[in-house]
Amino acid sequence: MEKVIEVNVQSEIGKLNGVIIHTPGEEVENMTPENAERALYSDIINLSIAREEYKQIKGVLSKLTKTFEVKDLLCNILKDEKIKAEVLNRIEKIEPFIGEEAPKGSLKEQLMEEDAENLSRILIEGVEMVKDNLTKYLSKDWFAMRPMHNLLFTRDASMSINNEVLIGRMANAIRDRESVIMRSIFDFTPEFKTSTLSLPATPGATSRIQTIEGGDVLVAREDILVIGNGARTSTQAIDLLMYEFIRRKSEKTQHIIVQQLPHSPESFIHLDMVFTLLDRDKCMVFEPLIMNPGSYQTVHIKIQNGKLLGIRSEKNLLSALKKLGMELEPVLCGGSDEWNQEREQWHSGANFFCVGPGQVLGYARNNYTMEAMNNAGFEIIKANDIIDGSTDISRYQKYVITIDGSELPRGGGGARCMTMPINRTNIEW
Ligand SMILES: NC(=O)NCCC[C@H](N)C(=O)O
Repeated sequence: MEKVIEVNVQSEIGKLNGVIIHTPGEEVENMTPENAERALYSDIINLSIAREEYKQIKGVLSKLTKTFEVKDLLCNILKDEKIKAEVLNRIEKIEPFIGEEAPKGSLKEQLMEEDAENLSRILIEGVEMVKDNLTKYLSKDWFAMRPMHNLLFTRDASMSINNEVLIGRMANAIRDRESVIMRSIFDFTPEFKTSTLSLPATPGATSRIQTIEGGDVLVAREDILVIGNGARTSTQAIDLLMYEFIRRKSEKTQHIIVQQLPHSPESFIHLDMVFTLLDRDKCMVFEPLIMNPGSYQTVHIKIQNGKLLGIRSEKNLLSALKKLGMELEPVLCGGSDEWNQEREQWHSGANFFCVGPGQVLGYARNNYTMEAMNNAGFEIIKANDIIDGSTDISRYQKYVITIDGSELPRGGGGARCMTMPINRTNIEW
């Protein structure tokens, strides 16, 4: 990397100037039917097909913006021996077993011997268990260090909010190493100008109470965060963020709009599975929940000058945003038929990622959603047509670039989940 890039994300829709991605590797196949659920996958996926599909995402993003692969970023920082030791110390805090005694030295000592290239691969793909003591011999586990099966969903373990990076506190231990690695990348990559923010852990609180993941955090505007509260992000973590804003005593008002989410089925894990922003005046919604939240509340929290100015319930997410001057026309995931809405939401139909205002990426398979997008004025363009040059994307203003998604959605996410933007041009509202 040559040029310094400043983390700056003040919206979900500003022109994208830099994004962190991860091309799926062996780690997505390193699972058995028995542990696929523990890996947070709804099925074992076929890597060679997933890779072909992912090529479309990477191919398109590489044409439109600067892309950074987690593995390269990690390898870069691990070249420094002191940083390597610090990263392994951080990992040991969450995976203490790497420091345990073993006949050929602890796993941590062995990892320390690896060069940066190998170590970055190993940390991602996992380390097979050597059966060198009785406990391991009798253990049913294949891996001493579990693979990071979900690393391709770079959205969740860290999140750019204005000029900072909030580090995810994951709801499932299987994803903890991802946040340690993302924090280390942002702390130690000299070319990334930012600071990382980790929510303070309340003494005595069990670690899985105060959790927050990037799929639940949307930067709607510089002063508005929209946060999902459900299976992955808890009210307690949102409170910690609120206290952080209070402590800062900023004169600028900070709004947090919280949308409660159902805890099941698993396709509702994050807010971005039911609500994403598409343009200055358009958003994608899973209608049954976003328009008619019923018992799932929408709550507006307002902070200014170090004070909580208000905390109150709103009719729904769109009316809360409208009151703050963001009037959004909803485009319906799955169209207007309830059956199609459910089917397409399940396959990440609402999960769009903006490369610019009115310019988004999403899965091709969700036909009714695509029809609704087209009716809302978005041109539907195949990723491969952009990659092979047969379509010149600069001729279009408003579009959806469609990615083939037969295997990738089985990992549990879509285009927004697989992208972690670090710089967007600010929007003139
Ligand atoms: N932002 C997202 O919705 N991310 C999808 C994460 C899927 C992953 N298998 C998980 O369950 O954490």
